[in-house]
Amino acid sequence: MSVRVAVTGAAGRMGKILIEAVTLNPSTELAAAIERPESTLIGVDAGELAGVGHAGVAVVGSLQEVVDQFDVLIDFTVPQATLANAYVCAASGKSLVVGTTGFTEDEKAELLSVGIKSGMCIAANYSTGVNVSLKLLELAAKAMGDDVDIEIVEAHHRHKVDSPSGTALAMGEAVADAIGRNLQDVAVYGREGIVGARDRETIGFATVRGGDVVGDHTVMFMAEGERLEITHKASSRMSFARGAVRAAAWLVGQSPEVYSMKDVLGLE
Ligand SMILES: NC(=O)C1=CN([C@@H]2O[C@H](COP(=O)(O)OP(=O)(O)OC[C@H]3O[C@@H](n4cnc5c(N)ncnc54)[C@H](OP(=O)(O)O)[C@@H]3O)[C@@H](O)[C@H]2O)C=CC1
Ligand SMILES: O=C(O)C1=N[C@H](C(=O)O)C[C@H](O)C1
Repeated sequence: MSVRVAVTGAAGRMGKILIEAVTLNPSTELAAAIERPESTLIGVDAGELAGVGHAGVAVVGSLQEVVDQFDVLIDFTVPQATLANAYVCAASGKSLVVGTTGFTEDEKAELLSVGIKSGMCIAANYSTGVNVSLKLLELAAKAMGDDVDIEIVEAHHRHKVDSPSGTALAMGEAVADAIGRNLQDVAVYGREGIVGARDRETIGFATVRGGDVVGDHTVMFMAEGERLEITHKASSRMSFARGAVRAAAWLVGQSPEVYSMKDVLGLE
């Protein structure tokens, strides 16, 4: 039996490609597509909106309206919308795949405490490559951590609103955890002026925004005489969407816990 998936932010960059990915995955079917209530797209066929042909699912303006029609919600929107949708899923026992980034620490804590009664998967990046790279980063950090300066550089399209990217922060956390540092204490978000020589303990972040870059991330481990760089480049949003749909299908039947994409891929 196929897993019934709902997609919020249906008209967004990720929303449209998520609709396509749900229709392409043999284990899932598109059950609902949600946009803001005031959207001019309410009533439009979600498959036609996504450019994949008629799906027989009209875009609606409220998640509550379709709550009986799906098993798992995939949400790639903005933090406030994701939180509101998480409460609806918690109240109705639905599973949730969260792709949204840019949560404050308080919002993150709230998301983890909504009392979801079904599984919830949270990941800043659903591509297989990034999740494999998180494991590689742990290995590199453990082997090189105290002897290297660690810097993270990310580039994204000009429309991205949060910085640094959720993936860059997840990479920073993977590296910091592996070498016993607390990212909040050691992160340096950009440098300007006479900032002094670098402190080895710090983990630096640099952000590039422009054009249509889908998502590039490089973590540099820089020592005297050598430099290791671990880079991931996404060339299509389908890499994220395919992973999120895989997570949605995987969540059904799991116990009501919070999972990551590493759990879905068996990398934990
Ligand atoms: N985890 C991962 O693998 C990935 C995560 N992302 C993250 O996904 C999120 C979305 O990215 P992207 O698709 O590029 O962004 P878009 O701006 O293209 O899409 C966001 C969608 O959310 C809707 N939305 C915004 N605000 C609200 C609100 N208050 N209530 C309801 N709906 C709202 C938008 O509607 P409207 O246009 O009407 O505002 C739009 O449909 C970002 O946080 C991004 O970082 C992106 C790619 C991969
Ligand atoms: O906004 C995006 O586009 C992306 N956001 C995610 C992030 O913040 O890490 C994932 C991906 O890099 C694309």
